[in-house]
Amino acid sequence: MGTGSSKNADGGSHAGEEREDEQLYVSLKMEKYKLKGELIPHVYGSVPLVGSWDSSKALSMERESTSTWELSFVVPPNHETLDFKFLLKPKYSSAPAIVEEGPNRLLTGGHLQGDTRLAIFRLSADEVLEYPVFIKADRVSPFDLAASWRAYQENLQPSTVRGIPDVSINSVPETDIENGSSVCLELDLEHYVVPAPSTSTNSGLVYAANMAETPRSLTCSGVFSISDGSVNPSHSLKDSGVSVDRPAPIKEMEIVVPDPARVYSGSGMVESKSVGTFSPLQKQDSHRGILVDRGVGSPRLVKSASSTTFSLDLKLNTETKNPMPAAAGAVAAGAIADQMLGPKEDRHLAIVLVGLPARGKTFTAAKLTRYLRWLGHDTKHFNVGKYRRLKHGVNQSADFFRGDNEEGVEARNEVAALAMEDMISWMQEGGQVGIFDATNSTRRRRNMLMKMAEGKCKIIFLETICNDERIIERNIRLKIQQSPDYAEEPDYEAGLRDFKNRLTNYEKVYEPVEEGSYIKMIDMVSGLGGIIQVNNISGYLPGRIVFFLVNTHLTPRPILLTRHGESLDNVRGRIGGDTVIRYGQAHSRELSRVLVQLLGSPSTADTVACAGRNKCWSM
Ligand SMILES: Nc1ncnc2c1ncn2[C@@H]1O[C@H](COP(=O)(O)OP(=O)(O)O)[C@@H](O)[C@H]1O
Ligand SMILES: O=P(O)(O)OC[C@H]1O[C@@](CO)(OP(=O)(O)O)[C@@H](O)[C@@H]1O
Repeated sequence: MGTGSSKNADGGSHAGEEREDEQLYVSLKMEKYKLKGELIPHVYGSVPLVGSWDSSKALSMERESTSTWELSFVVPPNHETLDFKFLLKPKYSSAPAIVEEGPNRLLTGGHLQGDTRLAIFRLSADEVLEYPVFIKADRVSPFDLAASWRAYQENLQPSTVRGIPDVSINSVPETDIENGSSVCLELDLEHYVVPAPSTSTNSGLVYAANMAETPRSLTCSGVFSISDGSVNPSHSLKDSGVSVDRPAPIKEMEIVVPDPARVYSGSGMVESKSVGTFSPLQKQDSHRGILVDRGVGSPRLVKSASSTTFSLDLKLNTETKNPMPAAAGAVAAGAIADQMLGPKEDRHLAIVLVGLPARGKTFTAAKLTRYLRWLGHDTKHFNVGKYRRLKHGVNQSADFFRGDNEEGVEARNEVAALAMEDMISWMQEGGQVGIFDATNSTRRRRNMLMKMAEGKCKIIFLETICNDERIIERNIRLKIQQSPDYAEEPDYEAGLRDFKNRLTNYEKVYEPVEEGSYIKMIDMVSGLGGIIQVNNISGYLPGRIVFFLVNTHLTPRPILLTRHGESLDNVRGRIGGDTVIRYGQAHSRELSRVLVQLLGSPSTADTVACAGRNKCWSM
């Protein structure tokens, strides 16, 4: 070990480039020094920083390990000359210091002159002490210096970085940390532009119905005979007009998705205590509370202690201790559904959509199909519109959909029966969940489907209801753009008129679902709440489907991912690790504030800021 200087200090910095803002970081070490009485190694020298050759102002070295002492300081790289020497100085007494033998050590413009690797101290005529010394000089940026300064602060150790008043630039003052404001963060974030969401989750080009099953039975449509405005497929649906109500519902529960602005903390509510696990309350028969956490901002489901009403609390839980990612949340939801809704059923399941046109049926069907497939269930989406288009062409006018147009009704029932037939055949070949996508807007149609399903699969009706005129208008316009029904209509306004007439025709005969097992999604699309009603639903898969629908987002919205606030490891220039994020608290609060400012409301974006062992949920 001896005197040396780093490559950078030798002028080789950054391939010869010298940046004006760089500083020279000088690090001095003395090795093998065991305390000699009260003598402590010091350094003094020619510039005020190191005492201007006044030994009383010499800088003390710090003990780095048992026998290694260390001192570092910063000088401008173009500093003309820095002469310095090591000295041993009594800690308490005013006894004279012992200065090292030999010429001054010289640092000129960042270059170390000479090659003296030993510091020699003559205590008396016959007592001489020799210690290896190591001298290193590096060019560093102000940023690195600031980081180094903070690292020392975080370690709660006295700083050995001397004479660099500017290193505290960028550091967050204590008071700011506590108050949760950070100037630097604010500057960074407030220039961030949130990408505008596309107007459609279907992205405008791909119409989800086109991705539905390709009709396989259209070639054998002759097996169907149509009479009396009802359909008599080969299964003979003589009673298709007769109500085939299932046994009286076992119980009815309502899942209310409130406006997040409204906080549900009313009396009688039983809140689950843990996240992603069963609440202790679930063990009590009459007080089963459930809670699913899919990550930041996920709804919490709580059950009233006294009634059969489930309330979905969309308020954000910032005190979440064990947040769970979405996939884990889905699995937990399934497990919860298992517990809540009984044993797994080994049955084929038909989810039959119900709703007026432009209510999000196809959208929901496609989304649910994807979800169930992702869970590993063999699922297919059957869109009756696709069958109708194949059999009767794409140019059917609104008249075709009139409730008093017998031919039209028959034709529509026929293709609906074809699709149902295909779905059942597929189930008999092993398919698990069929999603049957049509308006199915009359009780008579639904009876026909229930008859066809008897003994073959269980039917759950999934009705989408929307009362928001603005959303309906937006959906209608999307339909005109996306549906193949209007692809050949050059006049957009004419298409719009026709679709509105079609809608009116459906409205005249529409009968909301009141029979069988059903799930109703009411006004779920606005992103500001809504209601889910669930009737006579039991079993593993239906439970999962309910949870999916409760948690699903129907409106386009940005998802912003952010890195965590500054951790101690970050300050040291390390990636990874699991250190505290002292500045992360301020970061998360500031992030939350700025995002609310940028996005308008916390409900329009979920933000996760997490770091190491301290997780910060920002919104
Ligand atoms: N629950 C819902 N209520 C209202 N609109 C919805 C819902 N879910 C999705 N939407 C929106 O409705 C638009 C049209 O949906 P689509 O599925 O084609 O309607 P439908 O099949 O009922 O005719 C979709 O692009 C979607 O943005
Ligand atoms: O036979 P119904 O139940 O009316 O449902 C199918 C019909 O619904 C419509 C209503 O417009 O659905 P889609 O929007 O999926 O195309 C028609 O295309 C389709 O023929």
